[in-house]
Amino acid sequence: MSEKIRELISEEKIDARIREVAERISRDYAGKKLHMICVLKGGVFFMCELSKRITVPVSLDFMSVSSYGNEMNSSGVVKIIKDLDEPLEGKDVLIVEDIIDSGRTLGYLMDILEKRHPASLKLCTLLDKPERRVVDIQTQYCCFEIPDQFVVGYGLDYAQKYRNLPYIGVVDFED
Ligand SMILES: O=P(O)(O)OC[C@H]1O[C@H](OP(=O)(O)OP(=O)(O)O)[C@H](O)[C@@H]1O
Ligand SMILES: Nc1nc2[nH]cnc2c(=O)[nH]1
Repeated sequence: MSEKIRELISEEKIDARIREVAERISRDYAGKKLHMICVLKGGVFFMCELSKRITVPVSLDFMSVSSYGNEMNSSGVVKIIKDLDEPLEGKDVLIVEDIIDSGRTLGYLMDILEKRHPASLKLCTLLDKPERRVVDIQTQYCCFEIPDQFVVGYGLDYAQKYRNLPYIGVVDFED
């Protein structure tokens, strides 16, 4: 089976929307420092673009958790591949994700990060697929809601391919 990628959200639209969300975050955190946590690998493109446009002082940390492997459905088993380097106690923390689908990954992550006593813990996602939700997740900042389709690009992969596409595309499978 081979696959074709059909554009869903253009590079220009993503760029414009990230600027808007970064302005909102900068206003909301005015006078504070923001500790941004990128969920690898998918969140890394979004984290770079978003953080460059935030005007309050920012520190960055990275975490890798995996529930998908090379599959297109969440296994429900979330594994920590790489933990954070820094403690979260007393910090205003913003988790940066590429996509919320079932919500299992974020549900697990929010639970363990809350226990590290941040001053605040919020979530920013590039994409949200609300139709797929199994675990209830409160998202404070979302760039785009999308329908229930498997997407790639801007950090998102299919079997580790397509992460470097500058736009978001839907995968169409062909025989
Ligand atoms: O809401 P969920 O159904 O849990 O799905 C969302 C998660 O799936 C993807 O991660 P993946 O495990 O594919 O890792 P990757 O970012 O390294 O590709 C994505 O980056 C989210 O972390
Ligand atoms: N690449 C990719 N990873 C996901 N993880 C959860 N949903 C998706 C999706 O639509 N695409």
